[in-house]
Amino acid sequence: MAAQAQQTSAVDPVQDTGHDSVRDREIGVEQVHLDRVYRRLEEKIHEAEFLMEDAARRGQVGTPGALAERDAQVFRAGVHLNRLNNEFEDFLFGRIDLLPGKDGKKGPDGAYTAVEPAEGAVRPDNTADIAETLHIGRIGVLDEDYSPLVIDWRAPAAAPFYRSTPVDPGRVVRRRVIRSKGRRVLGVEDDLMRPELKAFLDGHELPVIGDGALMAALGQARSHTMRDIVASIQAEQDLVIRAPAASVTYVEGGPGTGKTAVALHRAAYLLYQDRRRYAGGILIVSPTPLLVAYTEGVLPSLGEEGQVAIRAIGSLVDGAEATLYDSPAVARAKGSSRMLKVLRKAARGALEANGSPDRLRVVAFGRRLELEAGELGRIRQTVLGGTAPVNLLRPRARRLLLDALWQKSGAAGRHTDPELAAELRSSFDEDVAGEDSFIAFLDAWWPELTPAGVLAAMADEKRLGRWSRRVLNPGEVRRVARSLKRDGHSVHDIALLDELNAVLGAPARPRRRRELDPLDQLTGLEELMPVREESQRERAERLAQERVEYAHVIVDEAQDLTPMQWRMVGRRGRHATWTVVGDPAQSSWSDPDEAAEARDEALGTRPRRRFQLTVNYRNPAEIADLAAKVLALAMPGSEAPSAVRSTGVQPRFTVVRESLGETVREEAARLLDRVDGTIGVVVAMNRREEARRWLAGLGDRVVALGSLEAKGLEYDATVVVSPAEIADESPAGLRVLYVALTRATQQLTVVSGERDEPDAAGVPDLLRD
Ligand SMILES: Nc1ncnc2c1ncn2[C@@H]1O[C@H](COP(=O)(O)OP(=O)(O)OP(=O)(O)O)[C@@H](O)[C@H]1O
Repeated sequence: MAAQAQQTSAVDPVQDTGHDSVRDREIGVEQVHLDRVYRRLEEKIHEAEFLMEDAARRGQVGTPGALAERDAQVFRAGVHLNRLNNEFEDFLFGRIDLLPGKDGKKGPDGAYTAVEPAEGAVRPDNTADIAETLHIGRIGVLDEDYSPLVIDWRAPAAAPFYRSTPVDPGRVVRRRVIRSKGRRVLGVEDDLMRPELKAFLDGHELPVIGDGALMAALGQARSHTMRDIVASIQAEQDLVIRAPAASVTYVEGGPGTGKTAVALHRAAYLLYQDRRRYAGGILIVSPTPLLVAYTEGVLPSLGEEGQVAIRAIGSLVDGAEATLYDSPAVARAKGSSRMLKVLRKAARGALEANGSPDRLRVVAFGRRLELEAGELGRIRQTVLGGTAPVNLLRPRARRLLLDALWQKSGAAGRHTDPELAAELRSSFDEDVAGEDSFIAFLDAWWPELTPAGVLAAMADEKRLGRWSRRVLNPGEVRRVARSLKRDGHSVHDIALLDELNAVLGAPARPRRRRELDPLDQLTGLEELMPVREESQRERAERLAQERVEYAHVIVDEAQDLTPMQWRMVGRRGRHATWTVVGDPAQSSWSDPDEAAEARDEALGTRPRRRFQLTVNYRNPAEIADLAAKVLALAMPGSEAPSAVRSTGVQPRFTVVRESLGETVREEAARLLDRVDGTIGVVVAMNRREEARRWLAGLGDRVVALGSLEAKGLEYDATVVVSPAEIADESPAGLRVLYVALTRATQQLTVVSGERDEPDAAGVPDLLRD
């Protein structure tokens, strides 16, 4: 740490008269430190390169293990520099200035929470000396004497950077967020944790720059991808990110409280904590492909790629992809756990769906043997007697058929000697089972069923009616059957396919061999994997495919999982620890109680640690206040999170002028002039196509979205089209409207449609007090 303190004083941080020159000087101070970090990294690389060349010159010097270690060192240094140069625009982003700790020690204290300052650290006249300065970055870098030049944000020593607050500052006096691009420091923003204190660093008063980093981060324009929040994680979020992974971490919080951001940072944190356990074994389940695309870049920006599988709930089953939407009524039937009974019947019934042969004829030992329909029926019933997966019962069916034929053959009593009898039986089995007619019969009578095949068989209304007797009503049967006739799958079909996969039992697949990699045999080298020939994305996909179960499962927007989806996700984390984040007030599922039951079954009896996030970082107060009116209707009595900032811009209300399309287009165009980033136009699901046409030609800053697609996303400005239409779409409509109204970071326009009842100011009935 001494090295760092010296470095900091290389530029004299004396207060200057002009505000900008103090800022420039402080930027200079951080620049000196960043230069030093880069110099250190380059040194490491040269050192490693030299070692490698040296090793090559001298041939087989040292043990193969030592050589491999050396190569790995070169590799590691290369990865760091490569990341620093190419990926991390703001690699070094934080700094804390600390009072001496209680035990009088310097250096990182390893505490998760800020420890208290030593007695006497604050003098009676409220002055104090800074004892040490720590820099925080996306990865850790050590100096030649092993003192940290940069501490990895996930290390315990970095926790006070996030945990310290003016209410509970611990040793932290000043928290600084450093903004840099490549090797250049561009700016600094300070938060004072002990504003009442006059603190000195190397004899000079500690300067304070800016009005805080959080506000600066929140005010930035949004793009089509999410940014990490590593420089401004707040204390209540940090508690979740670093929660021990022993059981189920259960997080609730309203819109914009950072649930998705926290979930992603937690994945990076868990990997850092225990890479061996979690590498490749973390699954993040996201509600839509749009949200996957939106969030995909966050983990690479935190230095993690290829280690975590982020998948939409409609892409969890290999070889199937959800491309269709179901109407709310169909979704309700398909998502309900009632479907379990239907699928179990369907899986058995499908054996006969395409017509089943009613007679088996073979020739054995020179005799014609035959089994009639009645006998076959009895054998089928016996085989299906248990609950075993249907495909796995095929060998048993084959065996019972052979038994019945053997009885008919009359050969059973031919030998009294058990050895000879067994020999005869086995030659009988061989003869019969190898006969073409027997093989063809078995394939037709006990076909190997696929989940997609069974689902397709359910598209027949009559058949589905039989399989769902007393479970689905006739209207549901008709609608579900019709929906299954379409080409492709809906998001709800994917969970049915997964369930069928379990009910049918997958025929054993040969395991794919993983190529042997010498680096795998070294310890602690997993983090080197990303730069090998296999691209990071390919690796993630391969891991996801090879893996059926994960070590940790993170469920985002958990309130939306249907009971059948919980079963599907549950199967992927039977032995996992979990992080579940959600907001019941945003649930688009019609029966939250049924879903909660399925969730509890998936999570089992594991203990839960509950967390609540309470601050809305997305919406300004003007928008949050409006959304709270819908929350009061959707979930009376529940509390909205408090907005952290306000813009002074009230939501705008308009009614249709020429036509709905024209009006929406004009409003979107108006917002294009008012915000720098993206604009989301949210419509009822059945208007999606139409809305895309309305907005054609406005450019790629404007996006049209169905209400359900807006989940989890955010835009600088949004146009919410016809609140009443969105609310009437489904039994969960009001909660979906609440989602739609909480997507904007700056401005919101509401356009009333035919179903709304706007007052003189254009405010529709649903949004009035
Ligand atoms: N500590 C923070 N510093 C900076 N930005 C933050 C912080 N926490 C959250 N944000 C930002 O607030 C916005 C909302 O975060 P996020 O999408 O994770 O919220 P959410 O709780 O998942 O919302 P929703 O339930 O509406 O989907 C994002 O832009 C995120 O980057």
